[in-house]
Amino acid sequence: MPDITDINKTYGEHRVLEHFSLHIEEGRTTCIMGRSGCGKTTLLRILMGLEQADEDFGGSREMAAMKKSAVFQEDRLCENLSVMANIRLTCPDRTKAQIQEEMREVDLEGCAGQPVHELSGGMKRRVALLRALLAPGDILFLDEPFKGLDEETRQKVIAYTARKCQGRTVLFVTHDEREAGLMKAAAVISMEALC
Ligand SMILES: Nc1ncnc2c1ncn2[C@@H]1O[C@H](COP(=O)(O)OP(=O)(O)OP(=O)(O)O)[C@@H](O)[C@H]1O
Repeated sequence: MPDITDINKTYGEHRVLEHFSLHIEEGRTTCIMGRSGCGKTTLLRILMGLEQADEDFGGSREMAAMKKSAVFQEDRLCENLSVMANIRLTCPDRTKAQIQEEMREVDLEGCAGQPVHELSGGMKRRVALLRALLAPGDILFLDEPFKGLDEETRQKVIAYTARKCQGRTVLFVTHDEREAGLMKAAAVISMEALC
């Protein structure tokens, strides 16, 4: 895993990241915490290649070459496709039976054929999470993945996610310190707001 060094990012006059560096633990979960607006999502978007930093940064080429999967703060599902079709988009090599098995783990059994637009917000969240967790990849980005789940479901889904993340390289953004513990994060990085 490359060390990420010296990321700068400004939006107009607003400086969000200044000489930001990050060590990502290979095969482990690295948790990123910080106040709302301090730049966590911006950092993830830059590392995913969805946003450009102000200039080239250390590790950018290696990062660009990696296969990535992600859960964004928004679900970003194909609303008219079924749950199964959405998940299979990222893991076509898995059988439907295998995917059904994973769906059961997060209480989504019975809705494989349902179009996503018919699901509740919490169900959509779990579909987005499964889609990312089942996708093969070198690095997994999780941006507040458990947002909007009721407490009982959240506990179950966090435990499942922690199991699926074992041995994988994961960057995980949360506002909740307990989630970092439950996800067995190897490191917790506190981002400071620049203004
Ligand atoms: N496309 C954009 N154009 C202008 N400003 C932006 C843009 N994207 C983000 N920002 C600003 O950059 C700052 C960091 O935003 P970012 O979404 O990275 O914060 P965050 O730490 O992820 O916040 P939260 O915890 O609320 O999700 C904010 O002040 C935000 O308004």
